[in-house]
Amino acid sequence: MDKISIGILTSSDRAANKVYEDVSGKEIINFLNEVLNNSFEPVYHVVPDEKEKIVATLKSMAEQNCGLIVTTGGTGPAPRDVTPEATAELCEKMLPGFGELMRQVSLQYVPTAILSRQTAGIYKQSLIVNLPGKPSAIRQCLEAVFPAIPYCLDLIGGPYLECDESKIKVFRPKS
Ligand SMILES: Nc1ncnc2c1ncn2[C@@H]1O[C@H](COP(=O)(O)OP(=O)(O)OP(=O)(O)O)[C@@H](O)[C@H]1O
Ligand SMILES: Nc1nc2c(c(=O)[nH]1)N[C@H]1C(S)=C(S)[C@@H](COP(=O)(O)O)O[C@H]1N2
Repeated sequence: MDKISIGILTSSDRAANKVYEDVSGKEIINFLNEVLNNSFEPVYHVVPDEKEKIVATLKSMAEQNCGLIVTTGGTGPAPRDVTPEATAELCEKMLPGFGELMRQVSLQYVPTAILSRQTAGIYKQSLIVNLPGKPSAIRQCLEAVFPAIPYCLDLIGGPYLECDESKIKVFRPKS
């Protein structure tokens, strides 16, 4: 199986300024390592909460053939939270179902889940999925939406993802 590239983008002023270590971005990589059967190359960046920087980094990840790009942080209501805006600015199509499901699942853990404006969208042949910044949110959100991600990538001409069946039950309606 060919090695694929996956983008991991942390949008956080404090992680970018090294006020704290970026645990959430690393947690995304750990999750992907656990569930994917494909071997993959993480294209990993930490940027401050600035829309232009986020858009430019997402675009560059897509140009490096990252069929899947997962972001963390900057989805809330605070003035500098702009990751969903950056995602929407770049994407040609939005997939609001991702945000709807992740918020629904997250509500089982925290009532403040409704404060996240996390979404997902398609830019060329890349699927971009936003997660909240909290390290504990990463697994909770990715476990919920991951079963639908491989088929989404099939539909946009992205890489063929295969998962460890004991961890993620991938659903491909046409197979
Ligand atoms: N990338 C991260 N790595 C580790 N901890 C994080 C990260 N992002 C958020 N956190 C934790 O979650 C808490 C809430 O995150 P908050 O919503 O304030 O972050 P943010 O808006 O995504 O990032 P920032 O405020 O630094 O720009 C933080 O106080 C921190 O403890
Ligand atoms: N699963 C999960 N979702 C969550 C949270 C969480 O702790 N776990 N935190 C919420 C809170 S408190 C906020 S403010 C929003 C936005 O977080 P962000 O700005 O770090 O992306 O995500 C929400 N969604």
